[in-house]
Amino acid sequence: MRAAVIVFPGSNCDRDLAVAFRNAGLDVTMVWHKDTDLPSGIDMVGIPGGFSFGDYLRCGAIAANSPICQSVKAHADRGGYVFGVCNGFQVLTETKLLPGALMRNAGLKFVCKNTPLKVETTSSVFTSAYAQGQEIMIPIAHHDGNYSADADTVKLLQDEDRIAFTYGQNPNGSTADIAGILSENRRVLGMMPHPERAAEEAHGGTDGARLFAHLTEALAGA
Ligand SMILES: NC(=O)CC[C@H](N)C(=O)O
Repeated sequence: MRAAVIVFPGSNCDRDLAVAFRNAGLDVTMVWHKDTDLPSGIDMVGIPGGFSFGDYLRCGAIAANSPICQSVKAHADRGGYVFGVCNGFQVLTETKLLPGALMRNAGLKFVCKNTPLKVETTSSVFTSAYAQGQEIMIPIAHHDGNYSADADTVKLLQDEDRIAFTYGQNPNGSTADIAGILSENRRVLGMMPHPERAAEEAHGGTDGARLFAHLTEALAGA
């Protein structure tokens, strides 16, 4: 199984995401944002956290217009898997691969801490290794993590079981405590918390590891 991790100027979690993918058995290629094509045979695209283009304009807005994002969209349109973490989630909303927007945190401050999450659905390759309703601890680190969407969109996400994770203690004002959502075909996941930063004992927690643990098996069966 092959993964590409996209690197933008200002990405700072690209190596962490690559390590988490590699530890899960994926063969990872780093791809610079100016490339126009993904390497052939890619099953999973990872869009990492960080401060792409210095968060100018809106977080993720400039990255979403990078040449590689056309190929990422084509990959998703073909039914390929995409995983966006934090700034990656912001890029996914800016490319419209996921609905809604990530606005400034309600408290107007950067929030960096371990935070409890609830697994809302196990029906995706990313969440199938968790138990329904399981509480996990995953770090957050963002100033624009306030997930916002209109009432119809939130109802659609709820009705289609597309809310992947919610916050136990909402740290940023997100609508309906939403921390991560899935695309309609359940193959694109965007989430503000960083599971790749809670994937090894040395990280101080391993609750994020399960998100990666079964990817190879799941992708093989996909
Ligand atoms: N850790 C991150 O990816 C941060 C994303 C973005 N720069 C923000 O602060 O909201």
